[in-house]
Amino acid sequence: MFYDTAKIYVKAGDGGNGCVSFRREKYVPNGGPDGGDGGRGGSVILVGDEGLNTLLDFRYKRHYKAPRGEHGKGSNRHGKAGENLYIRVPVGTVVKDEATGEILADITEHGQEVVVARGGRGGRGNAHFASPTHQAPKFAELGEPGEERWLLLELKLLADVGLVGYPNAGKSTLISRVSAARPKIADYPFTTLTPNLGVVEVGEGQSFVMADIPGLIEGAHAGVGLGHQFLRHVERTRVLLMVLDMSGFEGRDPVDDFEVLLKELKLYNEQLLTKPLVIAANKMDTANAQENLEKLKQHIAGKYEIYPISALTGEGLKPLIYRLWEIISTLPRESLEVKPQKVIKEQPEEGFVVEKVDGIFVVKGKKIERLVAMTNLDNEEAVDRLQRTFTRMGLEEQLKRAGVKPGDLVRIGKFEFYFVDETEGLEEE
Ligand SMILES: Nc1nc2c(ncn2[C@@H]2O[C@H](COP(=O)(O)OP(=O)(O)OP(=O)(O)O)[C@@H](O)[C@H]2O)c(=O)[nH]1
Ligand SMILES: [Mg+2]
Repeated sequence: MFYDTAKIYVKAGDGGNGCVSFRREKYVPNGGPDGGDGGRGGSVILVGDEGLNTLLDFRYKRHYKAPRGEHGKGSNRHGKAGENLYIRVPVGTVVKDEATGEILADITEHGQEVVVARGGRGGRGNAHFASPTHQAPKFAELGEPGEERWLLLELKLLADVGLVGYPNAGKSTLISRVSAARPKIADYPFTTLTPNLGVVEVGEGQSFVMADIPGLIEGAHAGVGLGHQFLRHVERTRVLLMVLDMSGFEGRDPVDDFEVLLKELKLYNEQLLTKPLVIAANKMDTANAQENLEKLKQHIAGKYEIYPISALTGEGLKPLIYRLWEIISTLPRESLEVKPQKVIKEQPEEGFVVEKVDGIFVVKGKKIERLVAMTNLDNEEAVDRLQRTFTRMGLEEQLKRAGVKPGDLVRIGKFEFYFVDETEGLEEE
């Protein structure tokens, strides 16, 4: 299994504020309230995309913010909603809340959508708060703040066959020949910087996954040329296919290459050598290839299977692929299992809890916190209404049960107040 990870910050748009406004008409002195509602903020949504296979893009862009909703306006005009922000992630991405480590979602399908930060609700305009006894409310709700969080994205990629070889040996050319993968191919070393996966069709619905891994060089086990990261990928594959360049260009010698690669694998993790290893003698279309192949065969002396191929012309690829498939089919399958899907957990809306933290009574609950966040605390009428809603929700009783005394500090979201016991006050009079 391959792991690719990224940490990103997502922030949904805040809801627009509700508007305080009164109708103005000629000859009508006191028009009724007509403040419109604010629009909902945009949400941040992850979308599975099978066309992607790394999380590399997230190394460069880490902050994702959806736009806020527009504020409400007079004449009952509502603010426009903020647009949702869609972020495409590879299929196979596990999404965790960075703060809690909790799995929020497992994206297993193309087109699957997961809301990772919900846009804030728009605040209601003052038109909503008119009643027979209160005909001219001079307050409106604020927009609810959009959710925000840090996410940990983890991509698990499964590969049956891992290609190991020197840079420029023709690994990417090979995978592009036998699968639909289209990695960059070029006549210079270190063309490939992240693994590419390709599905190799063997026949009748049978296939296996091949991983093109960046080239390894001497010292890779100690981290030379990003070696560690690449070898970590090799650890997760079930079969190794060593690609050797038989052309002998630039003074390369396939026998030396073979020895160095074997040594690097061994120095990094001896266990790697317990995996089945097959050799692809590549570039057999070049002038000195045949001669080099003979030398290599003598050196290997039957210890490993050698398949002469040309990734460029396609020569010899069929028997190699068939043989790899044969080996894979004999290996146990459990290493290919993906853990079961988990679904995003919704916090309960209703209800709240009271916790005593450092002498302060902290009230926690989605609904009650939202209520406070959407109240304009500078507005007396709005605060009055908030207090009535608290009473309806049974906040006072619950605070008392938690042991609150008059004068104690109570906190709900960003709102703090000193507790006053109204009923007791009355008795004393
Ligand atoms: N003549 C010949 N050239 C080949 C063959 N296979 C690959 N090449 C060439 O070798 C060069 C390197 O090929 P790549 O596939 O990019 O090599 P790579 O192993 O992926 O290289 P890195 O990504 O740098 O590790 C390119 O110019 C290819 O066209 C082959 O079978 N014959
Ligand atoms: Mg390459």
